[in-house]
Amino acid sequence: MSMAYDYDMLVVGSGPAGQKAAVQGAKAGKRVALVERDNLFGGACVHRGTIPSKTLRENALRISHMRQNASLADFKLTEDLEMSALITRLNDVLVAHDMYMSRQIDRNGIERIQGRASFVDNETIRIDRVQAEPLTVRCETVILATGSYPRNPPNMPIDHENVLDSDSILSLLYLPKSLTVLGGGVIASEYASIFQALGVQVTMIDKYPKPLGFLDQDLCDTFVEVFEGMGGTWLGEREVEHVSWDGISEVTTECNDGTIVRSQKLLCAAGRIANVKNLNIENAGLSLNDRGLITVDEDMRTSVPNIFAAGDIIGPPSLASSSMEQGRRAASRAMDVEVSSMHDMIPSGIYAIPELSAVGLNEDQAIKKFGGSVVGRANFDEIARGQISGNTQGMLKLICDDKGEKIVGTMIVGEGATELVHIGMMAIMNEMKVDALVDSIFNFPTLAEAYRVAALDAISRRS
Ligand SMILES: Cc1cc2nc3c(=O)[nH]c(=O)nc-3n(C[C@H](O)[C@H](O)[C@H](O)COP(=O)(O)OP(=O)(O)OC[C@H]3O[C@@H](n4cnc5c(N)ncnc54)[C@H](O)[C@@H]3O)c2cc1C
Ligand SMILES: NC(=O)c1ccc[n+]([C@@H]2O[C@H](COP(=O)([O-])OP(=O)(O)OC[C@H]3O[C@@H](n4cnc5c(N)ncnc54)[C@H](O)[C@@H]3O)[C@@H](O)[C@H]2O)c1
Repeated sequence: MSMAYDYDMLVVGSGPAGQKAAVQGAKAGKRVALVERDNLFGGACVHRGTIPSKTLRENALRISHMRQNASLADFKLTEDLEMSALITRLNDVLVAHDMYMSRQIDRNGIERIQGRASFVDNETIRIDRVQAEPLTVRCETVILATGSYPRNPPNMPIDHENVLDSDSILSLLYLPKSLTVLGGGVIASEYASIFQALGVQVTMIDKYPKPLGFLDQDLCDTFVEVFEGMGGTWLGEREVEHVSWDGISEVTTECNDGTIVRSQKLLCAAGRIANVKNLNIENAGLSLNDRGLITVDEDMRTSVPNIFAAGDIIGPPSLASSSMEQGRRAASRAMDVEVSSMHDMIPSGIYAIPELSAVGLNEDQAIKKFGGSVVGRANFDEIARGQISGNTQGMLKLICDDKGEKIVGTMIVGEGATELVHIGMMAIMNEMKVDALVDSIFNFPTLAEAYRVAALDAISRRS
């Protein structure tokens, strides 16, 4: 490191992207500092997003299983259930995660600085600290990993008490009786189905005809079927125009077609935008693109050569999984460490009830690419493990090329989907033939057996 710099690399943000970037930089023998404004490490992923929502989901699933098996035990959910009772294990999960991350940061000799970073110029960062003087440091490379925050449409009176966003929804004190969910994306579908499974009367509203429209149509249809089967309401092709809180007990949502929905609470899940608040990116010569994101090249380098960016700040796929890899890659490229090009095979895992997961091409994309496609299906109710566990609403679709030989996609809905998908992912990455799934012996009874059943179905459909 040149004496002109305090650090070889300064990473801003300790979410999945920043954390992996800092560790990778330190592993390359560089002097690295990690700046985080919050007092705990982990970012939105740990404190407001992935981990809290999945902890709530786990309890919602247990409660819905208990309801389904009510004949075995006298089960009734307590009236006015406190939200904290539904995420009891969350604190243990967060503390364990923070400890694991802090140890990793310390073990690798990374300096932790608590404070809010902002650019003075492209190499100089000011860090405003709580109960300490501001710090100004010079660094050769900067990795921006400041994540995203909820996009709140202008007509949305978010007060974090009655009209909430995805950062505040888990701060609800009590489980509401009814909830309107604006949006049909991933966050909306996860929370809508989780709250519905907990017995809340949920109405989802989106301008698109179906939720999760980027997924295979059969998966979207199964999601809606199960959601409505639990008592939820899906209102597609409607734009929310006006939302108001009556000051007493009710939120009124008015749509462009005249539909009016009344509920106790509303969750706005209308997308997320890059978090560059107070970063003064213009001082470094950076600006946001027309989608409100930081643009990077395939090395994760921004338009300013010594500044890299990774994670939600650069936009889709905006996943914890891809953010970690982008962070690692950004640090490697910045330090001239050899790294292979990023794999385009990124699975989507949606932790709704039911779970959905997909990797590779869906049926429409396969038809576009090969001029046709052979699809093999297995319904979980045909699989012994599905029947035993009562997990009968699931389905696995194996998408093959036009000859029905090569596996090009795997689409799954049903419990276990986010784990099962990796078998399909490995098959696609290794260019496996469909027949190899039939020739393999799977544990019995397992849901993974659905792969063999779907493969047999695909083979029977070859022309
Ligand atoms: C409700 C919800 C559920 C999700 N579920 C999943 C899921 O199941 N699976 C999945 O893969 N992804 C999921 N995601 C997405 C995932 O959480 C994000 O993609 C991931 O957290 C992005 O990581 P990041 O490192 O870019 O940013 P973040 O995790 O947002 O971390 C950014 C950090 O930067 C800090 N920071 C910001 N500005 C400054 C500054 N000026 N100075 C210092 N520090 C600063 C912030 O305090 C924060 O700690 C979910 C997101 C949400 C909202
Ligand atoms: N399991 C996971 O991987 C996971 C979980 C949660 C979040 N995430 C990430 O978080 C990001 C943000 O998720 P999100 O669901 O907030 O965003 P999104 O962009 O996926 O969905 C927002 C939805 O809101 C709708 N909408 C916006 N304004 C509207 C209006 N006025 N009326 C009607 N509909 C309106 C849009 O049509 C869109 O469908 C995603 O990119 C996702 O990758 C991932």
